[in-house]
Amino acid sequence: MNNQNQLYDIGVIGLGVMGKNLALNIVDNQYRVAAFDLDEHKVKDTVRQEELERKQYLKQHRQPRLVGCNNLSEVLSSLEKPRILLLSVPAGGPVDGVCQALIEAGIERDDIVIDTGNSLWTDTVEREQRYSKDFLFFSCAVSGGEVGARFGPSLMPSGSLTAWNRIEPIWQAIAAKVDASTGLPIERFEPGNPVKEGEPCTTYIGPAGSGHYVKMVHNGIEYADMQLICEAYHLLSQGLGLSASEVADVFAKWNQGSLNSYLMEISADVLKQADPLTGAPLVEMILDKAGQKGTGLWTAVSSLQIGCPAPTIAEAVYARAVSTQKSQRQQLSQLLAGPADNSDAELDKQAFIDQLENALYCAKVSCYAQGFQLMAMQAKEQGWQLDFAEIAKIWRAGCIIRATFLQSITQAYQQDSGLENLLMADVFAKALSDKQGNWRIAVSHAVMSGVPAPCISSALAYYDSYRSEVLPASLLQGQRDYFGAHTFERTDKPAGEKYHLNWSSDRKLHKV
Ligand SMILES: NC(=O)C1=CN([C@@H]2O[C@H](COP(=O)(O)OP(=O)(O)OC[C@H]3O[C@@H](n4cnc5c(N)ncnc54)[C@H](OP(=O)(O)O)[C@@H]3O)[C@@H](O)[C@H]2O)C=CC1
Ligand SMILES: O=C(CO)[C@H](O)[C@H](O)COP(=O)(O)O
Repeated sequence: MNNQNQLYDIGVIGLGVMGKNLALNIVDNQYRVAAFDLDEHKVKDTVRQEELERKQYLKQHRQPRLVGCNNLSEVLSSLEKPRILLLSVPAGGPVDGVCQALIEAGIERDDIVIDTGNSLWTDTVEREQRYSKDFLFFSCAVSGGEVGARFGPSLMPSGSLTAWNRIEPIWQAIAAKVDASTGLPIERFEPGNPVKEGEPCTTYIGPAGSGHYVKMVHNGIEYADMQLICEAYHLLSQGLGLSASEVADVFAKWNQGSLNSYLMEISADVLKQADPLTGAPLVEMILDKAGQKGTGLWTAVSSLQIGCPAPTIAEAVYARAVSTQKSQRQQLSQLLAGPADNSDAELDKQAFIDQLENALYCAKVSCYAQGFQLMAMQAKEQGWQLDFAEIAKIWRAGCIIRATFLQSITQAYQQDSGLENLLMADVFAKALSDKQGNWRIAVSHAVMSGVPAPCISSALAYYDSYRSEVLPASLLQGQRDYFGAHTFERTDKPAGEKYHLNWSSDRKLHKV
């Protein structure tokens, strides 16, 4: 397939949902691609798509901008040296499989291999070491799904600065763009006519692994944000009796205000969709068992490992888990009682919809606060200098959690780069203080009507925990000292001084 006379700028390996679209995005930005996938149909499909778009949209451009390759040796011999290779294969074994195969195919030490999949960040750290004698292993987590990859994703690169300096112009060209004055995405979904103006949604994140960590937390927030919207849907449909289409209208209206986000927009669209087979709302025909590929789970595990609370993200992972237990839920729905009467005849529906809008906003701020705090704690542990204003900036467009209020997060970190918790930023402290009453009403309503709302309520518990100067951990420390002599500190003595009470004998206090 390759025309050996031409050398190409970048190799793309893995032409699935993301790889094919990243390749098409790269060629639209004047870089030439050598493409390969284990599945030759995907190679042919990508070549065909490039040809089709070139002929349809770029009438003056006659030369192919992309070549399909039959194997990795062909990819390597098609590329300008030192080479740049972008991997878009499933995380885990396939990444090492391709790296090993590239070594066997003759990759050279100053060639760069960029892993753009959702790899576990610790794997990325190990890979940079493992392949350091063979090539420059670099990572760049990508968010934006199919359309983002095609017309502008959010890109989170990390690793060798030498590699970054070489790929930066390509990354800036293919990334999503934001209008710097408004913080809003500049979007155009036209093959051959990429957005060139605006601020690119990519920034060098830090040393190896940090970009994948940041993307992992992005996905953790994504899980929580999605689940919050699902809980609002549940409260409005099951709790209030609104139809899917009526909930879609509520979401579309919310999307005009402070809840404006890509996830809110697509949720309204999903709820409006009729099932092509039955005509019923499609959402009522989709089986209520959620899938997951692991990044939300990794975020929750990381938060537990470093002791940084991210309960709303963890609850979102549990919510997907409980959704998969369909047969148990079916049995228990017949066995366990709920509230006697949840008909809500007395409820002022519009007032509740407004209260829920406030609750959703507050819960969303709480879950972003959890995600940013988690990144800050991990950065401290790893010695990474993460720039949170820049991270919020590159999430304003291109990625799945893009939302208007990321501009406020950007500004909060620009005003105070050392902000310990987003809840401390004036703009969010004031908004949450003003709206928390409605948040409580929404949670109470969920509890009293028996509609599960684990994320909306855990986000409130997070808010209440952080605004509590005193927590009952004093009793907990007493319990631990009682059964295990684990000692405790006192409120009236210097920090670090440990005490133990002889609970089982004379009950005398000892300084340990
Ligand atoms: N889909 C999304 O919205 C997003 C996905 N990601 C991440 O990006 C990565 C790619 O995802 P996605 O495009 O959805 O996945 P797909 O499964 O659609 O594509 C992966 C492609 O890689 C090919 N492949 C596997 N092993 C090799 C190999 N050794 N050599 C060459 N090609 C190979 C697969 O071929 P075959 O099918 O024949 O095995 C497949 O065509 C994943 O890590 C994913 O988590 C990141 C952000 C968003
Ligand atoms: O990274 C992504 C978006 O940012 C992918 O879409 C990812 O697959 C979503 O995770 P999951 O499949 O677990 O819902």
